[in-house]
Amino acid sequence: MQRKIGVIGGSGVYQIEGLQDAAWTVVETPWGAPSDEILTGTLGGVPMCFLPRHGRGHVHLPTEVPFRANIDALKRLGCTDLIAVSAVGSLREDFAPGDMVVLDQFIDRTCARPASFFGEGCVAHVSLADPVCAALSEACARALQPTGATVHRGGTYLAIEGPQFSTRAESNLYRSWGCDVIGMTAMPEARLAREAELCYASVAMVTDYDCWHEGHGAVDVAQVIAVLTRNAGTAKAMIAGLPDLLGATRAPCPCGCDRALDHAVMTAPDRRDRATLARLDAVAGRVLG
Ligand SMILES: CSC[C@H]1O[C@H](OP(=O)(O)O)[C@H](O)[C@@H]1O
Ligand SMILES: Nc1ncnc2[nH]cnc12
Repeated sequence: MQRKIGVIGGSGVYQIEGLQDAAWTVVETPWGAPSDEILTGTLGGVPMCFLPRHGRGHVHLPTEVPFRANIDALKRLGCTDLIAVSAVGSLREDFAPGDMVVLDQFIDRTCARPASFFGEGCVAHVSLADPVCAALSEACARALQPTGATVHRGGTYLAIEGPQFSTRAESNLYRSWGCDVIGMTAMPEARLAREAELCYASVAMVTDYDCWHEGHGAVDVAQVIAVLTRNAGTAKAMIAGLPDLLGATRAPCPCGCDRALDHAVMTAPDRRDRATLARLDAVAGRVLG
């Protein structure tokens, strides 16, 4: 099967360079417009799509990011693998600003975002026990090696609604839960990627120590931007390394990401809502027909 890599850029990552035949493309979805046009092209012989999560110029709050439209649009364009890049605060001493974390777990404290493609006459329950694709995450970790950044393989991301940063009491609470980093966007993105049967990896750059660390001031945007600017090349170098590591074709996902809906749909075929089925054409057409 042909591979197409989708990249979702986070804070500080609003475009990628080096795509052949690059073109910003408007994509419509049943869930509305994605965060922005999508940059399509080819990198190292592999088709690639890039979408800036907050839009070019950073115009969407985390709460306002149209997560369903973003995932639908990337799937609709034929993406098979999604790499999401994010800026995060560190909740532990040994994850320092500039470090990269290849995430493997999430705790979701968001509360104001549609978190599923399903509902309204078509019920499905996918597994999120292992919310990222282990094979794609491994490729990201390997693609980061030549950058020289410190790379942590595995980490738990606490997703807050924002847009305000956390209180000190919250920050300490999340530390006591064993969370490693904090951000505002990995959820419901990871949930929706799983429902759409996409391999999803989430790579975070540590930009600050949130507000728990006595030796560091409370996080502010200036601090986040300064770290992102200093390390702007790291995420871009990782993306540039992925085509060689992944290749232009792919076999069925060893983790089963591409078959996540095989046993997930509960609603009897004759009870499924037609309009809902039409909306689900791109993300779940494989199982809904
Ligand atoms: C600019 S600091 C807060 C902002 O940065 C992170 O964005 P992203 O995850 O898209 O890189 C965080 O989640 C907030 O949206
Ligand atoms: N400390 C923090 N909290 C939430 N989101 C962030 N993004 C970057 N740093 C963050």
